[in-house]
Amino acid sequence: MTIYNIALIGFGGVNRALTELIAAKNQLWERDLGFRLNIVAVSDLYLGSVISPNGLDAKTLVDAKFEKGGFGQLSGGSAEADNETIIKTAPADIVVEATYTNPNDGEPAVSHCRWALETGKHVVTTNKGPVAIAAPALKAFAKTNGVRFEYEGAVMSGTPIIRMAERTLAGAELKGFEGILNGTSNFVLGRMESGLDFASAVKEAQKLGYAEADPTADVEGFDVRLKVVILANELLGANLKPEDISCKGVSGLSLSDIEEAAKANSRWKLIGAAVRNDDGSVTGSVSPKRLGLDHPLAGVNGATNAVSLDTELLGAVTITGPGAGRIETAYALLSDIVAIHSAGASSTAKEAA
Ligand SMILES: NC(=O)C1=CN([C@@H]2O[C@H](COP(=O)(O)OP(=O)(O)OC[C@H]3O[C@@H](n4cnc5c(N)ncnc54)[C@H](OP(=O)(O)O)[C@@H]3O)[C@@H](O)[C@H]2O)C=CC1
Ligand SMILES: N[C@@H](CCO)C(=O)O
Repeated sequence: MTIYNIALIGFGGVNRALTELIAAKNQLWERDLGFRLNIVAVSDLYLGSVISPNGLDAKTLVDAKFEKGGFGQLSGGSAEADNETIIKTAPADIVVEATYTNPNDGEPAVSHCRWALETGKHVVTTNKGPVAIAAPALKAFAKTNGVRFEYEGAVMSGTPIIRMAERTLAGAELKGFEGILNGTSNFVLGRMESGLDFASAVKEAQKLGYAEADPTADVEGFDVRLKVVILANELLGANLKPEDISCKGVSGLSLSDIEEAAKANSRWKLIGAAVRNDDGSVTGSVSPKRLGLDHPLAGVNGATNAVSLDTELLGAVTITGPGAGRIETAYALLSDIVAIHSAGASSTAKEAA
């Protein structure tokens, strides 16, 4: 049985949910997946940082009501989030990056990933910034250092769009895709259809753990833009940057726009799309679209996401599933660790007696 030592960078909704899963399911994973997870370090802007080479008790971490700088009271702890020291020196096999997504330059998460990969640690992340903005460089660091950079949760949370498209649909010849790629905006549009005002609907999405730290990224389309870049570069072999993608969000839609659409048997949806052009280039876009009720994406509700992949050999293949949520996204991290384990990239993990 393998034990993976992990370091958590950021201890908000997603990494707390992963910690909850570790507390509840380590034994099950040991039996069914062949490994268990041991948290040897945590760093968080609000709580501080801690290294514990023997491991921190997951249930205690979740249950304790730490105040600001609270990790400073723990053995091996500090009231400051010393990410660089934690990432470079903690005895971790895997660094789990779940700090906030910076849609502009991806920092500080790009540096977090780089420090981990350079020091021979695998990285799993749900953070869209480093993947959209620095994936080629980070993949190169991973290769040079014989470790892996995994990021299934960066698009569609725990729903396996990236691995599904890359592995199971290999050879189907993808030509483009269109989809609902932001749980918050889709949830907000649905709540507005029930008559709730925009600001209250955004607050609900924040409470449910769907929204970004700054929900402007959700409602202005910046989050979808990152996801279009990730899917286009990963699946269509493009080399797009966020600024290459035209981008409009849902913040301009009023309750009367929503009502008018309903009267015309249609619904507003925020659509992210990319298509390969005849000359081989790839064009991406993000904008609200009024879809007729018979459109395959019109019935996608709440924080659910869906992507329709346009393939040469199969026609349209649509993947639907959770697009946001704490536990759902923590599952994406687990699926990345399963991928690392399955690839046999476990040379740094300890074999338990
Ligand atoms: N929630 C979801 O449904 C999904 C989230 N994601 C992505 O996963 C990541 C985590 O999401 P989530 O947990 O919901 O976000 P949260 O905002 O709940 O958590 C992020 C945590 O990281 C901390 N943090 C921010 N900057 C730093 C830093 N420089 N060093 C250390 N800690 C830092 C924050 O502290 P503080 O609060 O003090 O700033 C917070 O505790 C984000 O990048 C998000 O975009 C991806 C898919 C789905
Ligand atoms: N804020 C994002 C999280 C998932 O990336 C959303 O609502 O879709």
